[in-house]
Amino acid sequence: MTAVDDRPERPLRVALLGCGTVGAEVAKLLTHSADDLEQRIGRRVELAGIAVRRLNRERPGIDPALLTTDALELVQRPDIDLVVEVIGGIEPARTLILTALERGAAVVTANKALLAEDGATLFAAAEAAGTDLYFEAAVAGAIPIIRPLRESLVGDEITSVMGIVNGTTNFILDRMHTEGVGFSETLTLAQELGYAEADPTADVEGFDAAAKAAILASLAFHSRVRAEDVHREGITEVTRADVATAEAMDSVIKLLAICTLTDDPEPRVSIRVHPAMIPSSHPLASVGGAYNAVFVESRSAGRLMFYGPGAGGSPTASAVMGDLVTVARNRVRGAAGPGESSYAQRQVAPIGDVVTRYHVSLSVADVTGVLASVAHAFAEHGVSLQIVRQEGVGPNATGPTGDAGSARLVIVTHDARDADLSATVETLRSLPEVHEVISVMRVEGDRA
Ligand SMILES: NC(=O)c1ccc[n+]([C@@H]2O[C@H](COP(=O)([O-])OP(=O)(O)OC[C@H]3O[C@@H](n4cnc5c(N)ncnc54)[C@H](O)[C@@H]3O)[C@@H](O)[C@H]2O)c1
Ligand SMILES: N[C@@H](CCO)C(=O)O
Ligand code: NA
Repeated sequence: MTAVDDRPERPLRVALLGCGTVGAEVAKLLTHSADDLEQRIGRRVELAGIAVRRLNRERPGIDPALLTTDALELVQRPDIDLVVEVIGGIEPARTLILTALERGAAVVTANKALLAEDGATLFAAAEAAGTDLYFEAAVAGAIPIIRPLRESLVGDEITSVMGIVNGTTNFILDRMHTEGVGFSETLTLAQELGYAEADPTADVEGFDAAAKAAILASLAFHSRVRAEDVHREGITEVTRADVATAEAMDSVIKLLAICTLTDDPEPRVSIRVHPAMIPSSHPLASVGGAYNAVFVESRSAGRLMFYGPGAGGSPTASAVMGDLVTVARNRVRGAAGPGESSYAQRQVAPIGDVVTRYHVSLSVADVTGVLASVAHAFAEHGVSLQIVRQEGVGPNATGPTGDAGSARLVIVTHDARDADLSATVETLRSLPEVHEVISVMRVEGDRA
């Protein structure tokens, strides 16, 4: 065990857990910027150890003497003041962070999956030890969004937070629109560029965005929201045909995270992640590549927009370093930053209560009266129609029933409850004239 050096001016010692895409950048910045960091913090910060899974990997610019495969032993070292966790996942990250917090070290993490699953335990441990838990990198990469919600806007009343919070899926959808390329080759490229999670299912199935949405909603609404509270749909079922349909409507498809308060006397948190069509003229439509953008709406400030690189080693390391400097400054002053604020304890509303517009695309029999049957199905559930368009009558396109040519009907609804739209879709599926419900997609953003 290392002897404790408790001279008042000794450097603050940092343990880095994980040396992958983000960790390697953090190690580089800590080493290269040591002199500037010392000026900004008022104390030298020293990288004292790096926990890795394998010792024998090539790590240019990193002193091999710092490496260890025993992360637990590293966080237990009494000379470690600050811990940066960039391993990801639930375990061993949770145990390592808790161990560090319990012995009073400050922790900086980029781990949204863990925060959205068990943030309450981590915040309680930080609070009990009177130390810091910072996590700017966990949501929207380099974009400052945690600190604005946690500090700058904490005197205001936030009513909604919505935006693009996953770089990988935005990169994929953007390339599907602009270059017409397929899903899997673009995902491979996103992995090579360091945007994707270790298991990219987390990105493409919307788990990553759901975890971020839970963190944003918790901060915005002073309530404990977990990933499992988020209605989640990913982008794996978005097809080239959906992209083409969106373009025909002068729209694009984006994976959105939407956190709002309901209008009830006791407002509830409504929180969802799903692909949606938004008009090309909407500011979110021009968010390209792995960029993210988050809109925050609050009573006094009005509308704010946060935009920037949402993924990748270097941008994410920028957010980690910002937190590291902050917790180091706090430590020098003998202070700690804000903890969890969940006093409002708002309930989470079910997805069925969400009100928005829908784009529904159907393959129907090309026969007289089909339009009336379809319109009746919508009316029966109280869903009113804004646009109905018939596309591509195919005399040779025989539907699954085999008895008629198919036509494609494209419908856009007015505002409707999600539960009513789902019931409508069930009815549509049962109609003999409807060969197939090709796609159902929410339409967002035309009120921005
Ligand atoms: N890459 C990004 O763009 C990005 C952006 C924001 C947040 N994050 C988050 O940052 C964290 C790290 O992401 P990443 O992209 O650097 O992942 P990564 O897979 O590139 O790096 C993680 C590293 O941790 C190592 N590791 C795993 N288990 C370990 C253990 N027990 N002890 C020591 N090392 C261990 C792995 O070998 C790997 O090198 C994740 O929580 C991720 O969600 C990533
Ligand atoms: N995999 C994540 C990393 C940033 O959190 C993304 O693509 O947005
Ligand atoms: Na951020």
